[in-house]
Amino acid sequence: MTLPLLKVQNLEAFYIPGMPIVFDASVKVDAGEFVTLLGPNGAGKSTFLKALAGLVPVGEGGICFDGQDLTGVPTHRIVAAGIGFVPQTENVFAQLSIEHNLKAGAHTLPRAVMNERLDEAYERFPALAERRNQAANALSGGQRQMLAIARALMTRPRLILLDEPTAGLAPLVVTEVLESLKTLAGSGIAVLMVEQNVKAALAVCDRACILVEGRNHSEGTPEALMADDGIARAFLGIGKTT
Ligand SMILES: Nc1ncnc2c1ncn2[C@@H]1O[C@H](COP(=O)(O)OP(=O)(O)OP(=O)(O)O)[C@@H](O)[C@H]1O
Repeated sequence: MTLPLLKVQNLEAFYIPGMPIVFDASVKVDAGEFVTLLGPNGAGKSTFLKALAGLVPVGEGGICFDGQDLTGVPTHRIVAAGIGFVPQTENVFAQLSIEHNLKAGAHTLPRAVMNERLDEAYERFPALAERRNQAANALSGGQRQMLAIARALMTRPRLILLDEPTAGLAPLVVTEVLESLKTLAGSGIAVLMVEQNVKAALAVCDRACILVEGRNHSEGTPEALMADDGIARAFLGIGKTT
C-alpha cells in the first residue's frame, strides 16, 4: 500500500491560543490527486489550508508530507519540502511585471534554473508569455489567478494549496481556472483547494472533503457526495426535485 503524499491527522488550528477554529480535521491527498475542501461559511476551511502552509499556528494533530513531519514548521520549510500555496487575495504583486512576479516565486534559484522554470511557466500558461513584460495589474481576473498559480509552481511543488482560486471570477473563467488545475493534477502535481463554486469544483476534482465547524463531516467522490440527498441539499446546493 502506498502512503498518501499528504496526511493531515486530527489537526487543531487557531488564531488565539485556547480558541481553536479548526478542532479536529483530517485530510489525505495522494500524488496527483485533486481534492476540494467544501463546507459552510466559517467552517474553518481557509484556516485549515493556511495551517498547512504554516501561516496559522497548529495545536493538536499532525501534518505529514512526503514522509516528513511538517507539523508546526515555518512556511519556508514547507515550501522547501514541496508544497506551494496560492492565497485568496493579494496573490500577485500588482505593480510588478508578470516576469518579475514569476521570478519572485523562486528568487533563490540560479539563473539557468530560473530561466528553465520561466519557460515551463510560459509553456503552461501561454497567455502569460505574451504579456511577460506587462504589469500584473493589467491582467484580467482569471489571468491574475493563472499568474498566482504559475508563481507557486516556480519551486516545482508536488502539492499546491489554493484558497478559493475562482473567487470573483465570471462563470466561464471559473471553468478555465479549474480546468487548468485539473490539467496540473493530471501532470502529477496534487491539488488541495478550498472552493465556494461547489458545482464547478465537483465537476473537476477527484474527491471532496466537507468540513463543518472545524471538523470533518463527510468525504467522497463527487458522484458519491451528489448521490447523497442530505449532503447534496445541505452542502452542495443541489436539491433533488421530486
Ligand atoms: N485572522 C483571523 N483572526 C481571528 N479569527 C479569524 C481570522 N481569520 C478567520 N478567522 C475566523 O475563523 C473562522 C473560520 O474562518 P475561515 O475563513 O477559516 O472559514 P471558511 O470555512 O474558509 O469560511 P468562508 O467559506 O466564509 O471563507 C471565522 O469565524 C473567522 O471569523
